[in-house]
Amino acid sequence: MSQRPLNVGLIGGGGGAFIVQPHQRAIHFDGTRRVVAAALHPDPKVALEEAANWDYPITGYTNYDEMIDVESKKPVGERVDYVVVVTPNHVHFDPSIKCVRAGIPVFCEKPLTLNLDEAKQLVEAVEEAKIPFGVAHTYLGHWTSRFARFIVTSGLLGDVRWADSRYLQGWLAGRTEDAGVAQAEWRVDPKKSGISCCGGDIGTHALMQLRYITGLDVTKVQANLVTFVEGRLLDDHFTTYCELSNGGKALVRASQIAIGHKNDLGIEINGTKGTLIWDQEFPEQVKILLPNQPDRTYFRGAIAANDGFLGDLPEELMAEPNIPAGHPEAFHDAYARLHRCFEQDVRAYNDGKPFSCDGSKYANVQDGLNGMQFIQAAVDSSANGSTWVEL
Ligand SMILES: NC(=O)C1=CN([C@@H]2O[C@H](COP(=O)(O)OP(=O)(O)OC[C@H]3O[C@@H](n4cnc5c(N)ncnc54)[C@H](OP(=O)(O)O)[C@@H]3O)[C@@H](O)[C@H]2O)C=CC1
Ligand SMILES: O=C1CO[C@H](CO)[C@@H](O)[C@@H]1O
Repeated sequence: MSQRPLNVGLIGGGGGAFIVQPHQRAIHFDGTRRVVAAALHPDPKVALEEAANWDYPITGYTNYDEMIDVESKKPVGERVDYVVVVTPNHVHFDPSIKCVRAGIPVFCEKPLTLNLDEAKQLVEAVEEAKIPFGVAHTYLGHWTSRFARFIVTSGLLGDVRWADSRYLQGWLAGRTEDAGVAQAEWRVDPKKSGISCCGGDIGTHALMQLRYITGLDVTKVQANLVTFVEGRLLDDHFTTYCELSNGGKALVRASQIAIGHKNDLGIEINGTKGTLIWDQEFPEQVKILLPNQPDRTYFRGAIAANDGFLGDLPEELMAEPNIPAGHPEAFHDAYARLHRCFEQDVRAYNDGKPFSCDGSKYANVQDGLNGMQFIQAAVDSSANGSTWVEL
């Protein structure tokens, strides 16, 4: 028998906001989730107006406190089953911890919080409430990220010696923040963005991609953060040299002044037996380079087990792609996969059953904390002449 669709609430997203749109499309992707309520804007009047003019009917709230208060008093089935936090970084912690304490699961944008202290408090609250909490590291949702993780963590490349994980953009190469671009204005403001602009905004994705695909942690960093554009208070170029938990080494780097680069998130991993290459802008492919063999390019949907490199493939992984190879999956599919997996945990939570929320399908609150520890360590290292700093 089909189940009722889950009810989702939005926090943030009015007035031409960016990432709310991919989220709300991904929420509706499978028909098993729908947006029903929202606190869309810091101005209560605008919040209600925006909700009234939303593309489909939703209940508007003047602010997220009201939404959490009213929704948490409703019975399961009528209340929001989870909320998505799509506000700037300084408005992640407060609504998230209030939802968690009110028993409402949260899917929060990255970086987890404005600072490390908030992140620690949030982890404690989530552990105490025993509630699903996801962090929107979008790119883990690509099927090819899962496939790459299987390849590396099952040892097909041998031991990881070196990884180069990058996220390069060019959109902050000039003073975009003076051109009326709201998304740039808050990202360069330490009160709204945190202690790092480039590192927090996109370096955290490069870190998460590295940790997810290799299953390894960064244990210490030497960092060099640069502000190229005059007048900025935060970095727009972010480079870290890292030690990994298996003794391997890595570069985790990001730039927002790399003119011409759009969303150039990618990773190369060199193991003792071979190399893996994954690029977000070509998200249907994984390249494998082996010694004395032709280079292999694997395409999602056209992958066969036991081909001379791959052995048996996990059933769960192979069952996942649902459109044939060559009909490309991309950004929205990745977001939808994260929401689909989060939905399973929320349904289990609603039914009082165990849920995993273990970081294997989407980033969880501990991953969010790890991102904040990484940023803090990188900022400290850079401020101290690029000395080693442990996470
Ligand atoms: N995972 C990913 O791929 C991506 C993640 N992000 C993350 O998503 C978050 C949002 O980024 P983005 O969409 O670019 O930002 P935007 O500035 O486009 O949108 C943020 C929205 O939140 C609103 N807002 C601010 N404070 C409140 C409040 N108290 N209550 C309700 N709404 C509020 C803003 O209103 P106002 O403008 O009036 O302040 C704005 O409408 C960031 O944390 C960012 O890092 C962003 C892009 C991609
Ligand atoms: O993935 C992303 C794409 O770019 C945005 C703007 O820099 C980031 O905030 C976001 O996390």
